[in-house]
Amino acid sequence: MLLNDIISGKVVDTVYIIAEIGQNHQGCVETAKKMIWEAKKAGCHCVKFQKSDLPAKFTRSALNREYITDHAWGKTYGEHKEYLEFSKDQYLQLQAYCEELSVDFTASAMDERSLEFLADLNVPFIKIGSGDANNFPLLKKAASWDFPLVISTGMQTMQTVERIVQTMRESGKQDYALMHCVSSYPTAPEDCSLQFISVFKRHFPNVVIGYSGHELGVVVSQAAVLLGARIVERHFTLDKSQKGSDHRCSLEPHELNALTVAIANFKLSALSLSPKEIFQELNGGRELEAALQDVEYKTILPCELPCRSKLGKSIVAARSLKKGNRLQLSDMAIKVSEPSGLTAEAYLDIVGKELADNIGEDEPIRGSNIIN
Ligand SMILES: CC(=O)N[C@H](C=O)[C@@H](O)[C@H](O)[C@H](O)COP(=O)(O)O
Ligand SMILES: C=C(OP(=O)(O)O)C(=O)O
Repeated sequence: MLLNDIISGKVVDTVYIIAEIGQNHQGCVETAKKMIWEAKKAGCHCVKFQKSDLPAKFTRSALNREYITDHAWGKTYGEHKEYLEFSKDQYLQLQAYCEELSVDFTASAMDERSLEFLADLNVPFIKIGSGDANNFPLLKKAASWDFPLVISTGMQTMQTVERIVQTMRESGKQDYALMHCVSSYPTAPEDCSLQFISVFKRHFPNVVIGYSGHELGVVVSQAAVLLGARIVERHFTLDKSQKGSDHRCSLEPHELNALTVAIANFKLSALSLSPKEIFQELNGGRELEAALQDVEYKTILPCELPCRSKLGKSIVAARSLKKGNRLQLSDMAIKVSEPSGLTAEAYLDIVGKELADNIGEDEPIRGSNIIN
């Protein structure tokens, strides 16, 4: 498979292109099939979905919260997500269809149960989305298996990205890639911070770097490739004006085709171009200038805060916990919580700490609940 050859460094002059169908299928398998066909026709190597086991990914209160937006498919966030989730039988149908068309088929694993689900389907690789890039128990479990991993890094600091790399190293995992990503929909050119691709390449010379983009149009993704991205993922839609949070920043078939053709025409090597050379190669413009501007230390950007507060993971109680208990790993789960609790990556840091309060099952564990 091309992705394996790219991740292993055997192929350096080709880009693996993922059409992120995500939840743009509107909950309809026939639409998903049409999208798969269009993505293949547009020149993509892979179509990707998003797999969640709702009670494993979200707390009850996160699922029960009202979801009031034109993009909602249900009254609560749980009903909305349920509407967009495919069953195992539907996944098998889509997988078989991809096999017929010779296009890779996979999904992001948005919780441990979904990771098991995808492993069972024997997908060619597993994507860990930005919402789980600081979910170290999930990353460790994913790294313990043979599937290649593609890990996004939106809503994370450089310190967290370093910890991801360290986790992979400690797990002996070599077949993985890191995706530069900014989790804002759509991402404004000045927030695209493309030079983090070069920063990642310098800091992690043994890791293949990709780009998961949420900006409008295709030129910024082309620049990402010239900077050295060898995996490109873009949301895909049949029609940007449809209902759903992601359609607007997705590419329609003609745009996706324009992107795959442009990338195929680049003469790529292991070497990347400088921002100045890329600006010239792609005929400049304000958008490129903004996307290619210098970057500093990677932090969580202000534009990512809405996504982080909606889909970032917190530490929650895996069962009902009593005041005075000392926290053990088995007391904790990592979920999207409403309200939020301590950030997922503090998971190991609070083992052994004493609880100042009783905490009900599925409720967030906050800093104030812990005696230091
Ligand atoms: C961080 C993350 O998971 N982001 C995903 C990938 O980019 C998105 O597709 C979200 O699932 C989507 O934007 C959620 O929209 P809503 O909340 O309307 O279902
Ligand atoms: C959230 C996802 O991707 P990203 O973080 O790359 O946008 C995903 O693939 O489900």
